[in-house]
Amino acid sequence: MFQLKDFYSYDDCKGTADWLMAQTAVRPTIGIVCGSGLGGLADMLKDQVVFNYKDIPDFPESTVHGHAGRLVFGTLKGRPCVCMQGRFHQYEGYSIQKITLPMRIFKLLGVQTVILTNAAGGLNEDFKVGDVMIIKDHINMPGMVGFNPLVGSNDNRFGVRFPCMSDAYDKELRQLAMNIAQELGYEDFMKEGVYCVVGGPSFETIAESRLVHRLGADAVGMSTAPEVIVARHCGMRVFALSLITNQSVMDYDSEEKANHEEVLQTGKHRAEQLERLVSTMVTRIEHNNNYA
Ligand SMILES: O=P(O)(O)O[C@H]1O[C@H](CO)[C@@H](O)[C@H]1O
Ligand SMILES: Nc1nc2[nH]cnc2c(=O)[nH]1
Repeated sequence: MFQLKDFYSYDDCKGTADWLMAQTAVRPTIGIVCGSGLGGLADMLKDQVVFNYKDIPDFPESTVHGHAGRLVFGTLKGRPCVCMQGRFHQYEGYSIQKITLPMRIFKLLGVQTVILTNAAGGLNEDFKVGDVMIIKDHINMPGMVGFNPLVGSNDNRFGVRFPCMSDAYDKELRQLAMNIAQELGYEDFMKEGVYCVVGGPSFETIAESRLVHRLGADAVGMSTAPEVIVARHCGMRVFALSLITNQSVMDYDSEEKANHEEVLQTGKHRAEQLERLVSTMVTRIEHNNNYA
């Protein structure tokens, strides 16, 4: 199942992007990544052209329940988009370069803004299951010990050797999301905070949850940060949000046990609101044309 090739050159990425562009007339400027159980976002696209990951050159396959494994091109309220209905994680056995490959393909397709969603455990005591956290920053635990997707030779056609990450999560897009959430009456469950990525696939021990909380994280998951790093490296704007699907266990008396079924279930409950939030954002990005 695991592919041997772990590094993808500019020409490899271009080959895949050209292959896709030869089969669809859609030229997306917005790319969307759907987290666990949040693939319904892709169903909102009109005039779809769909590729199964297994048919796309160099693409890994989705192996996680709740990640359909389809790349969907289409329009969202008239705006050309491409949507990953399912993402890749390192714990699936793929290299960090492989799980982030789609970001470079997005770039070569013409994407300017990436919107990522994920499911995450809530660490902040003020967060409830079903809250939506706009990500303002991340802690990349694997990255801090060398598992950064940009490790390896740098191709300047993608970006600089040492990209800045203090502005990774676009301020204007975060404000736009907050404004839209207010208009839609979502204030009660909209939050903002710091996302911490860990390797997984085991959920956190109590001590680990306490640790990452003390380090400054409000939510914890197993994705997103590597994709964000690669997207920012190649100059795309990034907006990301976490659906708090479960409360991280931080108390030795708690009877709660994190599990993937609960994660998917919470996704179902909030799906409609998340879809409305993201689709309205897509429309406003178009109206403002506020690209970097
Ligand atoms: O981050 P996404 O892909 O939403 O998935 C999250 O949910 C899964 C665990 O239930 C893990 O893969 C975690 O990262
Ligand atoms: N690491 C991690 N990932 C998640 N994804 C959804 N919930 C969680 C969680 O509690 N921990």
